[in-house]
Amino acid sequence: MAEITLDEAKKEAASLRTQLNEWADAYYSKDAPEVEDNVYDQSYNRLLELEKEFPEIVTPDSITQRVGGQIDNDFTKVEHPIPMLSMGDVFSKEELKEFDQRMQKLVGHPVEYNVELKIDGLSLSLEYENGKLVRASTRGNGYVGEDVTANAHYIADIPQTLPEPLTTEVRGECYMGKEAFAKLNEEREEQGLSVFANPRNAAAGSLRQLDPKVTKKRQLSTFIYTWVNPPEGITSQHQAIERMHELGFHTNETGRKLATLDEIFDFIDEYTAKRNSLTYGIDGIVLKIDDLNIEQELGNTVKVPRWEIAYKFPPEEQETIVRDIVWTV
Ligand SMILES: NC(=O)c1cc2c(=O)c3cc(F)ccc3oc2nc1N
Repeated sequence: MAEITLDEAKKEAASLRTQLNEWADAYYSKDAPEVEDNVYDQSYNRLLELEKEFPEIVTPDSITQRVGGQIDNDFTKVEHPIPMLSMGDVFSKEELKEFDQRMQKLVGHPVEYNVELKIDGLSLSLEYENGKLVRASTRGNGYVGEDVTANAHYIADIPQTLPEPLTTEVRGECYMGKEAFAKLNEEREEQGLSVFANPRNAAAGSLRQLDPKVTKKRQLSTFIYTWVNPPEGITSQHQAIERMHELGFHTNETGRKLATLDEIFDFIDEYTAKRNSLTYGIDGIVLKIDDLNIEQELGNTVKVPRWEIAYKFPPEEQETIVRDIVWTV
């Protein structure tokens, strides 16, 4: 940590706490997250760092002192022994090139990636015992999430039992399709209720419901993309997704194993063009080193896996318009 005085640490911690409380309140109480998970995580980890360096600045009401590190809400807490991390983001093909060069340097040879659409939803963990769904939980702060098992029983594409008696955990994105989102907001408007700003907030508000009957009325879906403890013989991300599909999980079939940046850039251009015609929201493309053994070797930083990166599309409306205006001028 760069040398700072106790006084500076106190000031920075106080402003971090205010900001984190506001973000957590928006996320937990209003289902209207104001920032991406990893922006929240960066501030949260910075506060942890300051409090570790200067224990005397810890206050009892600091968000780091709360169970699960977040605003306490009514859900049962679920520990994630394997943390549900967020992903590092890049915003240009140039940065993707740098990521690829970094990977090649780390691994010592060119690597193949599994390239996937980045679904704009919220992370969901599904745990099975002997092939039965025993727990579903949200990401929370990555280390402690919320138990939403009762609600997961009402998400149609989640297999309640597997064709094999597996004891396993998979993770994916819970999302609401664009059509279901439009219908829900229409109904809410007719009932004089507030409408959701976007499908992601609608999915969060529908999954993180204390009353499962509310979730039942909402059309939630999932795309499963991670096998936390894949069985022997599954050594590639692409293969893991195919096998999870065979087991009945809803996976996104657009994923492709690509070896060169040119192919990856073509994939990005293809789905930038197709984005509006998809029946669900995406906010980018995810590149993952396909070889799961290399993923294991590279591991994670405190916040994000080293072996994957999310390329984010520019925000749909304002960014494009601004860009056009600039170019027109
Ligand atoms: N939104 C997504 O469509 C999507 C998200 C993630 C993650 O958040 C994610 C987080 C991890 F720590 C590890 C792998 C991941 O893979 C992922 N893959 C995806 N396709």
